[in-house]
Amino acid sequence: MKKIGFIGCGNMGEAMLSGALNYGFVKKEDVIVYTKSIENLERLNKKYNVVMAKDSKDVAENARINVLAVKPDIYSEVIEEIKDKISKDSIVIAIAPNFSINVIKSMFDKDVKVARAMPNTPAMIGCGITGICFSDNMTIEERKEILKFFTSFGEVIEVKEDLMKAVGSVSGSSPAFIYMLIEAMSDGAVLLGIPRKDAYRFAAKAVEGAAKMVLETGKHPGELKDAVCSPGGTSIEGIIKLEEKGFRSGIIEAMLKSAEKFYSMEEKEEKKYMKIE
Ligand SMILES: NC(=O)C1=CN([C@@H]2O[C@H](COP(=O)(O)OP(=O)(O)OC[C@H]3O[C@@H](n4cnc5c(N)ncnc54)[C@H](OP(=O)(O)O)[C@@H]3O)[C@@H](O)[C@H]2O)C=CC1
Ligand SMILES: O=C(O)[C@@H]1CCC=N1
Repeated sequence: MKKIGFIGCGNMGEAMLSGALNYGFVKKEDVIVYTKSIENLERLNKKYNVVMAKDSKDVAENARINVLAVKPDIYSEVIEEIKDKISKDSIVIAIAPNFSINVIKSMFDKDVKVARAMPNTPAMIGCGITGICFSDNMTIEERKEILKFFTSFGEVIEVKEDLMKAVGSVSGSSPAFIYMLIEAMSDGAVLLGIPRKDAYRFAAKAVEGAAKMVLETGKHPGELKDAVCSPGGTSIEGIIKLEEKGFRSGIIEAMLKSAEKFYSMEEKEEKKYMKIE
C-alpha cells in the first residue's frame, strides 16, 4: 500500500506533489499518480520518479491517502470510478471549491474520511498556505498526518467548514491577484525605463519583502506603510493615486466576488446531492 496517491496532477496537484517530495513528507516510491494524458503522466514520472497508475481506480486501490486534484467538473466522474475501492481506512483529500464534506460523503455513498482543503500553488516552492477542515470520523492521528502533509509545503490553518469560501479567496485565488500586482508594477517600471527582466525582479522582491515584514515584525500593515511614506515625499503621491483608483476596495471586492462564486458552486452541489431546496 502506498502512502499517498494523486488523482489528477496539474497545476495544484503537481505543486503539492513536488512540495511533499522536496520537503520530506513522503518518499517517491510511496507515491502513486494518475493523470488523464499519458504525456503528462510520463513527464511527471520522469521528473519525480513516482509510480504511474493505470487509472484512478488503481490509485484508490493502492494508496491510503487519496488527493482528488482534478477540476471540479471531473469530481463526480472520478468519485464514481473509485468509490468501491475506497476502504474504511482510506482518506480522501478534496481541494475543489464545490464540494462540502457532506456532499463528498454522499457522492461516495458511505462514511468516507474526508479532509477538505484549500491550498495554493506557492506550495510548489514550499511557500503555500492551506485552510483545512476534517470530517468528524477522522481520528486525531489521521488529522495530524494530513496536517503534516500540508505543512510539508507551507503553512496550514484549521478552520470551520463555513469559512472555506473565505479561505478560497485569501489562499486559493489570491496568488493570481498578487501576480497581477507584480505584472502591473513591472509595466510601470518598464514605462519608467527599467528593463523588463529587472522590473519583474524589483517588483517581486518588493512584494516578497513587504510580505516578510508583515509576517516577521508582527506590525500592522498600516504602520509599515506609514514608515515608507516620507512627509511631502514620493510614496504618498502614489498612495493618493491608488486611493483615487479604488485599489483597496478593488481588492476587497475581488475577495468577496471569489467567495461568492465559491459559495454558489458549493450550494449547487448541495442542492444536487443533498436534495436541499
Ligand atoms: N490551481 C490552483 O491554484 C488551485 C486549484 N485548486 C483546485 O485544484 C483542482 C485542480 O485544479 P488545477 O490543478 O488548477 O487543474 P489542472 O487542469 O491544472 O489539472 C487537472 C488534472 O486532472 C487531470 N485529469 C483530467 N481528467 C481526469 C480524469 N478523468 N481522471 C483523472 N485525472 C484527470 C489532468 O490530467 P492531464 O494533465 O493529463 O490533462 C490534470 O492532471 C481543482 O479542483 C481546483 O479547484 C484549489 C486551490 C488552488
Ligand atoms: O479558480 C479556482 O476555481 C481554483 C480554486 C482556487 C484557486 N483556483
